Amino acid sequence: MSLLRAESLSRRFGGLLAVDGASLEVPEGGLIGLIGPNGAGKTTLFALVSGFLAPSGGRVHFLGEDVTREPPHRRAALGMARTFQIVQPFAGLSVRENILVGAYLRHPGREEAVRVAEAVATEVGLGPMLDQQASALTVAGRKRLELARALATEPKLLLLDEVLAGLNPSEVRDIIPVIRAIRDRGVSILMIEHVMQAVMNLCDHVHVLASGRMIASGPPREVTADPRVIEAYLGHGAAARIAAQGAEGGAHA
Ligand SMILES: Nc1ncnc2c1ncn2[C@@H]1O[C@H](COP(=O)(O)OP(=O)(O)OP(=O)(O)O)[C@@H](O)[C@H]1O
Repeated sequence: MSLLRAESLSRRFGGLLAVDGASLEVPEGGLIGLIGPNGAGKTTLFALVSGFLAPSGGRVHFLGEDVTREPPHRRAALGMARTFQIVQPFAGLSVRENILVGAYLRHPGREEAVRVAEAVATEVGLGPMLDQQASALTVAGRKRLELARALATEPKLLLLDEVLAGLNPSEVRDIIPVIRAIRDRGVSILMIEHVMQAVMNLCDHVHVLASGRMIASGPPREVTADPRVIEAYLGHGAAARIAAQGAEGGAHA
């Protein structure tokens, strides 16, 4: 069964159609990528799915329920959590207290909420930093904290908005198994990602958005070889140029 089904979503900002009839599905247990060039509409699509923006058209179904008009907190209560591209922890609070904010959604009692927050911190590798001020974390630490705050709400679906942006290659390598393990324990994931190494390594299926429209969808290796996708990233004629260079290279070999 599809956990999430977004149908023909659109969002207009004045004269700009930022998302234009985009559809996607996340099956239960899926780890699905959403890629596309800068300004393609990926973050806007996430905001439509999670309820932070109202669509100009289209519908969102979650767990078989039409949630198109539901506010973000209702979607969170149903089991949808998102991270933000620009990470903004409560800087004056400790790592534990930041994660607790998420844990209180399902555990109003402090003792149980602390237990959940600490388990989540361990899962994302922040166990030793629980007493630190969030403001003292490195960029990689803040990214993990963002992940932990969303996980503490015990979601069925996790929406990750560029959780790897700003990390160096070794930090990316370290966090990939953490994301895979979250999926392996039953949390379905939809991730916006520019780091192709992560997309290729993690995702079962990838959707490609360009100028607000879904232009391709399929397994990562197929999608990244699709001429429409190459053109969307590198410009008109790029797919033909790359193919010609490949043939030339082959002739010289
Ligand atoms: N609140 C807004 N008001 C007006 N225009 C907006 C607003 N939010 C986004 N846009 C525009 O909508 C388009 C899509 O933006 P969006 O941030 O969704 O793209 P993106 O694919 O997430 O880009 P990136 O990969 O650079 O984060 C852009 O042209 C952007 O300038």
